[in-house]
Amino acid sequence: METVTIGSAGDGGVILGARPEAVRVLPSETAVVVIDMQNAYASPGGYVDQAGFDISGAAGTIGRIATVLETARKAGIQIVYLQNGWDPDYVEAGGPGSPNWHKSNALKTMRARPELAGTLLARGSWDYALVDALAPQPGDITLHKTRYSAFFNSQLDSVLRARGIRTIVFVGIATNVCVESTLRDGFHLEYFGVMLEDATHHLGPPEMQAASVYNIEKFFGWVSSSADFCGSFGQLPD
Ligand SMILES: C/C(=C/NC(N)=O)C(=O)O
Repeated sequence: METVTIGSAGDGGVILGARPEAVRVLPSETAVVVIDMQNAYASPGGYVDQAGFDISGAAGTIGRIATVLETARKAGIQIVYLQNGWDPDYVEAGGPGSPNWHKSNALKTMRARPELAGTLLARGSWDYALVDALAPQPGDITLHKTRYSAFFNSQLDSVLRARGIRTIVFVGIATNVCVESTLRDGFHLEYFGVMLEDATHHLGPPEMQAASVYNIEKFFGWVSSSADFCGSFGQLPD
């Protein structure tokens, strides 16, 4: 199978099985970006559950992400967590002049159910917090974001660029919203994006996961799995 060599990997680096081609990467030029593994998106009673989406697959996703992060830390790969949301007064969410105000299902749910006002995706709330099983460890970086793409109005690009990162390995929720939005923006910023498909979870019908996988494999990046990631990077000496 063809292999795409990324950044300074040359003949060295680690080969990660992926579609449509394997990729050869240097751990020092690779980051795992964890998208929005907050109670809002992955816990019963969180925002997307309250908004009526099926999150029954999220528990398995959390477990596979935990395994990926353990392998990444041992391999010396930088981990960057994103947390999605806004200040408790929702100024960062934008008012009626912002499409986000009209499209955000969190804001719509709170408008429809005023008893939830101030509870969904507000910094400092349980909903905004990362799930306990994926608590950041020393050396990990945690960043805030206010829109679907983690590159928009955030520090993500400068944090990655300053560390010489060329390849972003994506895990998190939701495949078809924030993961895909961020991977697409990363493509336009010259990052090589690899999504671990079984360490992500979609919102909406299963076809949404398939559509994102197709888009990424065909147009924007590469698709791999948690087993391939752990198999390749778990071989490195501690
Ligand atoms: C729908 C939605 C998705 N977020 C994400 N993390 O993919 C939202 O934030 O409202």
